[in-house]
Amino acid sequence: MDAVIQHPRARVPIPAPKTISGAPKPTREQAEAAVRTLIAWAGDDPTREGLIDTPKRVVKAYEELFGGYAKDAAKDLERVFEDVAGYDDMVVLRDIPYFSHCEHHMVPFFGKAHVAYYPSNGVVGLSKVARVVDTFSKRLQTQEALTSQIAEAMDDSLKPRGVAVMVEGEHMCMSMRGIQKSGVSTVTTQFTGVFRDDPAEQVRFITLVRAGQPLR
Ligand SMILES: Nc1nc2c(ncn2[C@@H]2O[C@H](COP(=O)(O)OP(=O)(O)OP(=O)(O)O)[C@@H](O)[C@H]2O)c(=O)[nH]1
Ligand SMILES: [Zn+2]
Repeated sequence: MDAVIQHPRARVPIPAPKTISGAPKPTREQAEAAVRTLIAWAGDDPTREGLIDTPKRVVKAYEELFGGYAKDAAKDLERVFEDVAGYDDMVVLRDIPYFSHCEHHMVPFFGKAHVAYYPSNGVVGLSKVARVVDTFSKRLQTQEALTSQIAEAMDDSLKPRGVAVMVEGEHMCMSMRGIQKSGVSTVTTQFTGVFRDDPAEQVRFITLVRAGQPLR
């Protein structure tokens, strides 16, 4: 039987939080203890004054940085505006900033996402596309998975004629450590529908994404 937390004012028991695998989520105290262990592993003293509140802060920061696990992209895309005066051409949101963490080293990678779709049953609120980018980027990720998850969520919810996603990112695991090459930009793309079928649509998308930007 699943563990439940009975909030004193709740009418129904609140199910205990779970991780993505279905395993029980560690308690806040366990998470803070893990941070103390990592501080000691780094070589410092987790009991010294400057670090005493750090585990609390880190755990709180994790709630924000990894807030995407508590979100559902399908919910972000639920509301569709059908009355768009016959608009059926490409909608492009370019330069959506994102911050994510690589699943290999748990250090940041960040950059811009560009998302386009061809509406078929109406359009979605523009901010919702940026919310979808946030939902998936605030998880442990690879840039490839981030790119395809954004495309899949748009495709599943909106059933558009096609989706194009381009993600550009710099990975701190390559800049700060390891190979130590900073300024490397990784570009990933995922196309569905008309974008996948017609290379001219891919060119149009890339042209619109690059419009107004200096050639590099
Ligand atoms: N494909 C892909 N690779 C990534 C991403 N983020 C980090 N990596 C890479 O994941 C790889 C992990 O390689 P490993 O050999 O297992 O780990 P490592 O010894 O820390 O590797 P180095 O970074 O080369 O020191 C590295 O090459 C990283 O550059 C990503 O989003 N996509
Ligand atoms: Zn990494």
